[in-house]
Amino acid sequence: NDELIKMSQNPKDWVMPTGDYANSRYSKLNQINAQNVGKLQVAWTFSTGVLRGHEGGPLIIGNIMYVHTPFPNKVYALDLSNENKIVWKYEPKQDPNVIPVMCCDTVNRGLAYGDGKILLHQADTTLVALDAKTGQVAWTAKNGDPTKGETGTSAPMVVKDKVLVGISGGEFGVQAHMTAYDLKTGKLAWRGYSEGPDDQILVDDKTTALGKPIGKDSSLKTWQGDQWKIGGGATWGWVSYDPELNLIYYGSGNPSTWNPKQRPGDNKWSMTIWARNPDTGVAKWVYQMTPHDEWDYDGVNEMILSDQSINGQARKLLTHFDRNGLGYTLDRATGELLVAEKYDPKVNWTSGVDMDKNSPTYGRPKVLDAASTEKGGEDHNTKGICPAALGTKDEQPAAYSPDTQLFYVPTNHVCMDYEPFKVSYTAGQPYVGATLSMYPPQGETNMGNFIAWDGKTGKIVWSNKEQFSVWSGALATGGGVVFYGTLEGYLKAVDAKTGKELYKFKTPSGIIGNVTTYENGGKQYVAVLSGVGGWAGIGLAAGLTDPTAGLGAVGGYAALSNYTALGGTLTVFSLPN
Ligand SMILES: O=C(O)c1cc(C(=O)O)c2c(n1)C(=O)C(=O)c1cc(C(=O)O)[nH]c1-2
Repeated sequence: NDELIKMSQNPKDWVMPTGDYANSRYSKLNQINAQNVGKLQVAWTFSTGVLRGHEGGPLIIGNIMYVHTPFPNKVYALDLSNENKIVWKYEPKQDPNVIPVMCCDTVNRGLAYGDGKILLHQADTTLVALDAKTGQVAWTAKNGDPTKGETGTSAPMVVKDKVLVGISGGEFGVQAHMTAYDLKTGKLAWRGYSEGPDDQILVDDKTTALGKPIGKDSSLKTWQGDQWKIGGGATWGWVSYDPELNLIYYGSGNPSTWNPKQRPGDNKWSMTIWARNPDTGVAKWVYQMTPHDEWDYDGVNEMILSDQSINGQARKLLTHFDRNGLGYTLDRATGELLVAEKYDPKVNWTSGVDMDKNSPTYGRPKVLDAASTEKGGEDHNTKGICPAALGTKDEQPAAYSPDTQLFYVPTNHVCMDYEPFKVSYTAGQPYVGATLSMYPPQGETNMGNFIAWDGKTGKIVWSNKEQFSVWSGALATGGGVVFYGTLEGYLKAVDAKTGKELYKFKTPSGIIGNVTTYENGGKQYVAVLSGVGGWAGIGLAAGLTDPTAGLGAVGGYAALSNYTALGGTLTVFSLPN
């Protein structure tokens, strides 16, 4: 979308949840820098009026800021040039029965802008286009069916004349898909499923995996019978786009159920990086990171596009920090695998990926027997697996700075016990099939790290310990500062080169939102939503206390209640006058 390419080059605005099409979450703004960030002050705040987990962040277009909330998915347009007054407000009417079919809190990861419209993906999967000036509904489209466990949490992405939107429901046995709607009318343009026959997953004889054609029925061959129809592979993460290559990139999530014994095979194309043509949906290449998942390592985390040199050769790269604990760097034009390394040294389910191009298992991770959750007998509890199901990183997006050529990654430092059990499928009922408990790695107390990563070599450059997982999206800036939030509620600024902490401020609630920056009236601002929740904060958000509830997160993050409580607030920072 030419309008969006142009708008995203203006650092005063923040026009898409990911900052730009490359998902870099980098801003050129440098008024706030490593020398003066310590003087940051709260400029203004805004209460969203909603409790539970606030993910994503506001859009800023000119003088208007658009703020979204978790269910019931309110949208506010605030006038930054007039005391942040509410210009319009939108609140959809949604059946609250959608709440129990949302796996990991009632979160929403943000709005999209395109063609004078604000796009909202509601919890009940309705995609709504609102007139950006008035908040009037321009069109709506129904993306899924909550009575089957299909829900909406992901942010839409506008690419060319289409709106792309994924779907959640991996814990309910949905057949998930990425769907494109016409931006002008809301009419369905294409739908590419994560698993199923070739005409449903939108592949052709030119689609490759690791440089080789995937061939006919590549997905069907890896499922028993028609299990693919309830195979999951949800698409609730982020989408990126390379306008030159005309490809969109996103990941698919876990195969359903979590009990691996019940679904023999590689379960393609769950846990896969997809590169699709945005006009037709047809896949150019795929790469499955975790074949036959045994741990719920959804592959949906953001794909960050960067241009860097490797061995003196300029390359178009895609970098992805997977739940499975491996940081991948691929050639984004071809899908060639360049780097796959652990971004937490504690990762112990695999000894690494087979990088030998001539090997029959090229590109596959080697699974260590002690971490396999299906090797033991019926109801065997596999203990001490790192990372836990919520991964070395979950949905919280990393940032990339072209100045330092480093990635700044919010991570989880958590291990688990995983006990699969037999489960039968009933539409709209949980189809999980495993009991989990979570805890920090043995001998350690910190459940998170905030790290800087070199994607060319696959190495950690620096690492800061955090008491809890860092469940907030990072922001890198031209001022040499990197921002992120913590589950206790701190907004932190660190030096991009060294990781040294330069500033922290405790906001009203735990932060699972993504940090944003913009300029208005000649002044740079930093904005973040607080409001604890998400999977890590589900105990607080949903009032759960049984340690195994919330798929094991309630026990793992029980100590959070000593630090923070619920409440959605936007906090905006700036330097003093
Ligand atoms: O498979 C799915 O459909 C699905 C959906 C979601 C979601 O939509 O929030 C999450 C997950 N899985 C998941 O595995 C997960 O770790 C997770 C964390 C969060 C969150 O917002 O904190 N959502 C989700």
